[in-house]
Amino acid sequence: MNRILEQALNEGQTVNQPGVGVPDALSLNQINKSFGSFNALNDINLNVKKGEFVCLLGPSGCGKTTLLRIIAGLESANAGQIVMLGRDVTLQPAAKRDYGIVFQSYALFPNLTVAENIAYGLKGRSQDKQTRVRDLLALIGLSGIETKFPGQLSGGQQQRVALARALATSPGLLLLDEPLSALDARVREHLRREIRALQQRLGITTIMVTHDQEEALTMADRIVVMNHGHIEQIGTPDDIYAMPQSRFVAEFVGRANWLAGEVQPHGTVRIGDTQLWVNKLPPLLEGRTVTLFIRPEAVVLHAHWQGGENTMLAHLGGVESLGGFCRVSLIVPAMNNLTLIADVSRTELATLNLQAGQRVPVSLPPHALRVFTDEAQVKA
Ligand SMILES: Nc1ncnc2c1ncn2[C@@H]1O[C@H](COP(=O)(O)OP(=O)(O)OP(=O)(O)O)[C@@H](O)[C@H]1O
Repeated sequence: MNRILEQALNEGQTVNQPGVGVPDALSLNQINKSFGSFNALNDINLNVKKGEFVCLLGPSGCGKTTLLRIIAGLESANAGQIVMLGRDVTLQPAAKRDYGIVFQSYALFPNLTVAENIAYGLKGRSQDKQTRVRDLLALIGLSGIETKFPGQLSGGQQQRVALARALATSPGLLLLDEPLSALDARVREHLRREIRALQQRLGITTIMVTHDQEEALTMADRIVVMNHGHIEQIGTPDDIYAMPQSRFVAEFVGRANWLAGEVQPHGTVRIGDTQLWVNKLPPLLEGRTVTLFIRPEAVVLHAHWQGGENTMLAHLGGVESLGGFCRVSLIVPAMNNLTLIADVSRTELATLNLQAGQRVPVSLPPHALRVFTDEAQVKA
């Protein structure tokens, strides 16, 4: 077994499972940050368990990098407290905080070899450093490149070396600031899996900034969705995708159909001439205008009319091929001619044998419809 993995296991680090019964790896309490009169971060509260992989996800300018830099001590907060493994580090300089960091641009020293880059922050005997560098290179699958210079490596290799350098001192926390965004799509996908597997094997608590929802959904144990300097929602990838708590989250993560309608006395929502049944519709909404939300893959297309709950006829508008699946647009006359999008597999599409303009029975299953009023999702 690789020495670094062995060490992680011997130190009792949690492998594969975020820690239970140990102090949080990181607690952020009421963090606020402004630049002049601009509030970049408002009342940020977050607890990260030991061994967890947390992604800070949000659009450009939402404050995720500022938050990461505050955790790292590269930026100071105007108010709030930062606790790492039970130790208050709010006033500690960066060097006194126990973390390794990888930035978007490789940030390796171009005039130093790979070995010198990785060993940069290491102290001790030169032989021990050499052993450590060899172990780290084995860990990232790049054995034997000690004497190369960064300029001789591909972008993906440089990022792996940057990762090895960040892990060299066995820090308690790994901070990743958009580490994959400068790489091309295939390398990015490959490295996503590699970083996640490595993080799980070492059990190292990791916080990664990204604006890429797919990256967050595939890598994180939990996602923190940020918008305009505040946290919109914290949850597992499944929670964030299936149960977005605000319209912002629902729109930022994944695609959705939004259908405006009016709540009827008997607990349905009317859109045009259609009454839709919705699970968990609170009675106090009666008579109000709401917006229904349904993911494109939850829309069901039928080969033949069978009737049933929330089923109506639509006209096929168009079919867009998106590689592994197809996005179908459907115009629904009984819902004021609104356009629905449905994602279906190629096999399903072939079975349905759809032609342009054809009439297609469509169902919106009640359990897949969520109700929003203005901004927030309605909870029953
Ligand atoms: N040093 C600074 N001085 C003034 N404003 C700043 C400074 N650093 C960041 N900001 C502002 O704070 C806001 C948040 O910036 P931040 O870099 O944290 O966003 P982000 O979510 O990481 O976006 P991106 O993905 O584009 O980097 C932005 O509006 C930015 O212009």
